[in-house]
Amino acid sequence: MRGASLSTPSKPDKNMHRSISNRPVTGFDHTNVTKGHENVEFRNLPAKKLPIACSCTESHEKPISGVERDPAKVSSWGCVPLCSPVISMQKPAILLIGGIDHVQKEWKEFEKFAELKVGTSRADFLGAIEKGDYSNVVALYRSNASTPLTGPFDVELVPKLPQSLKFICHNGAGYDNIDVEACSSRGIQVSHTPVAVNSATADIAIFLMLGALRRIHIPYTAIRDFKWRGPSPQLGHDPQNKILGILGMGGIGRDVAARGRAFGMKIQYYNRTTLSPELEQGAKYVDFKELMKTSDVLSLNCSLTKATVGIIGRKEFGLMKDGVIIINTARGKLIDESALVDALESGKVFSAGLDVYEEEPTVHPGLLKNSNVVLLPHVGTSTVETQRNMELLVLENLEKALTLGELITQVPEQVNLAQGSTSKL
Ligand SMILES: NC(=O)c1ccc[n+]([C@@H]2O[C@H](COP(=O)([O-])OP(=O)(O)OC[C@H]3O[C@@H](n4cnc5c(N)ncnc54)[C@H](O)[C@@H]3O)[C@@H](O)[C@H]2O)c1
Repeated sequence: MRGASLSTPSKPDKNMHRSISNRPVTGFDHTNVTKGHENVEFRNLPAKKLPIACSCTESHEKPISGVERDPAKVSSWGCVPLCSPVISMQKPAILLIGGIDHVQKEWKEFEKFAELKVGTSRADFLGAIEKGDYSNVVALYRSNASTPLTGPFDVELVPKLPQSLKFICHNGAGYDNIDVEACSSRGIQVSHTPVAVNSATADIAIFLMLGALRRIHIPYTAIRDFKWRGPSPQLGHDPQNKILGILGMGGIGRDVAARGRAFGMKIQYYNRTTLSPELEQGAKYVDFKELMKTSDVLSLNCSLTKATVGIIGRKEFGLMKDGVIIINTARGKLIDESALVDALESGKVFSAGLDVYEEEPTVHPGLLKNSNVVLLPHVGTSTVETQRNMELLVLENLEKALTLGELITQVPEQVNLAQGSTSKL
């Protein structure tokens, strides 16, 4: 169903590239019997497009004998009669919160096997849940852009989500507005949209880096004010031979590294774990302190978690080289913004390039008035191609959730939980 292919999905699945309507859904013609269903008699069903979303967290490998499977009525599906009698007689629904801009046609295809519902503000949303309007919702499409509607999916909201809900398919690589721990304890699986965002966000990081190296804000705005280069134009710096330090060498971090290399930069990084030489591509792993002390340009590319909130504060600025350049395309809350403003004012930080802020859409006045800062209003993924790819990836996750009871790009915390491991990239 994908129009333009992504580079490397974290869990590649060739089937997901076919249209929903063209996809040969095989129903329950699998082979293994899953835990809890050992005593159930199974039989193979003819290949038909049938929803198999189920309210339990098992992956269902075989059909259940005797369960009515009329796709027109969809009066029962999967092992729902066994696992959740409450919702067994309802057609499953997908709830959309916020808009879909680029893949409306593909979204409409879901109508063939699920009811499509639309969510609204937090108060209305909670009211609708309480009234039972969403009692057949098994999967939900939300986005960073829809957070202002319902607010974050935090510890207050997650326990109130419909009991039937098993999948949250989130549009956004960052999912700090979803409490994954709360979702996991409710048995809700969460996906996000990594990979699809890499190139566009890395491009913006480089745009900001070049702008910050050149302190481009003054001439960039002066020419439109008919002031040519503006007052006292200052010389900038070349990227060549500078040390680019990357904090968080995930998908975007690695794409920033690749671009930095093309500018003749030396790449070093700090990450939760050391990467394989294949992923490092010659980048040097250093510890956090070393990264702070030796980078000429520091690019923030790590996810925002409890461990990374305020990871760059006064102490860290104190460790850095004089004249360091800070680039942040990850999340504003990684930096103590007032410490950054002070470091810029003192000259400790030569310049900064920012796409994200502590309290979006509010921008610290000290950043707004500082002409050594290049500011963008969180536009890292704002390209037609990337937005479309992100929306498609959410639909592909929904499709896999509804047809196989799994996600393609499940958030790493849950993948590790499932694998009984705590290691993370
Ligand atoms: N500006 C934008 O429009 C935009 C667009 C996409 C993503 N983002 C942000 O960029 C972030 C990175 O995206 P990604 O797709 O590369 O994610 P990713 O999951 O591929 O990479 C995140 C990296 O951060 C590392 N990390 C996490 N905690 C760490 C810690 N305590 N110390 C060191 N490293 C740590 C992880 O190990 C991982 O390698 C996202 O979380 C998102 O918030 C912003």
